[in-house]
Amino acid sequence: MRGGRHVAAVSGASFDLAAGECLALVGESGCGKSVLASALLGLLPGNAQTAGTATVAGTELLGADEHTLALTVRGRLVGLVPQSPAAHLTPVRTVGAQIEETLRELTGLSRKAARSAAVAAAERAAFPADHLDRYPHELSGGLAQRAATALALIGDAPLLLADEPTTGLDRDLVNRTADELRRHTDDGRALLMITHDLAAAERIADRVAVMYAGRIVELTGARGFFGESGPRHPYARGLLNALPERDFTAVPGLPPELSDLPEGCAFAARCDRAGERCAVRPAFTDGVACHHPVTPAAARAASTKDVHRA
Ligand SMILES: Nc1ncnc2c1ncn2[C@@H]1O[C@H](COP(=O)(O)OP(=O)(O)OP(=O)(O)O)[C@@H](O)[C@H]1O
Ligand code: NI
Repeated sequence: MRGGRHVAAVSGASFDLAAGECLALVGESGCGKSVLASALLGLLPGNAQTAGTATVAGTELLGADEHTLALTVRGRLVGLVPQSPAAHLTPVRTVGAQIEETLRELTGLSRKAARSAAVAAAERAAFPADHLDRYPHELSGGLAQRAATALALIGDAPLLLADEPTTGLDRDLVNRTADELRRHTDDGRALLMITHDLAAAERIADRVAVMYAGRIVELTGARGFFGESGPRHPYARGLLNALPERDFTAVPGLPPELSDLPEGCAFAARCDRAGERCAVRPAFTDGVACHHPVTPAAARAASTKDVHRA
């Protein structure tokens, strides 16, 4: 940034995704989820610096040249449902034309075959066939979302990144879209779903990664995360408790500035379990980055207490 300032948008993210698996990436606005997705597709701004490694099916993505990214990565190895679909669709071409072009490019269909295949491709994302001749600005937010999802599903990429794929959709469409994305993992493809919608994550995810201030602070099985014992990181527990159907109490305070991160645990200032040790940044071990994670037994006890209180 100007003045030599650095924004540590993503500073510690290590995970793997198995064939056929769905991982949900959750965390507060601004914690680095979309930057992580952009990094995997080589879509970061020119002044961004990346380090580390990220491979999909043997291809290194970080630092791959533009030629590789364009011809083998984007849409083919890694698909993307972008966070702001209206901004990613080409404004001067109809949705149908964009779907047909994508079909021709990624599946090699002829122009004529692509025309009829476009209806089926749209249908996969519940995009109405009679809207295919519309331009992006003629679509509602939810329709643009569905158009972007239809485009992202076409390549059947081994890894699909879906960045907030259910924003602006009503609950039944959320479920339908989430289920269609989940079907992408049939035949051994993987899905990384970035979402604020924990109900959608619970519906389709096998594992959940929780991000805070640019770091993954917990990575755990979805059943445990949403189940009786719940997550172990205090922030992850706070995220869940903020849900209306749970405590409906937000985590107090705000996340730190990513250009001015504290040396120790970035969550300490907001954490009711914080102590002296938290002045040192906790390493990510055993699925959690915290000096005093909630133990499963204590978590279960707390959850029965909550039931009694309710
Ligand atoms: N081009 C950029 N230049 C400077 N800072 C950026 C840039 N893009 C993102 N950031 C910063 O990186 C951080 C992470 O942004 P990111 O978009 O990944 O958040 P997010 O977790 O996806 O949030 P949301 O849930 O709101 O989409 C933010 O603090 C943001 O301000
Ligand atoms: Ni985002």
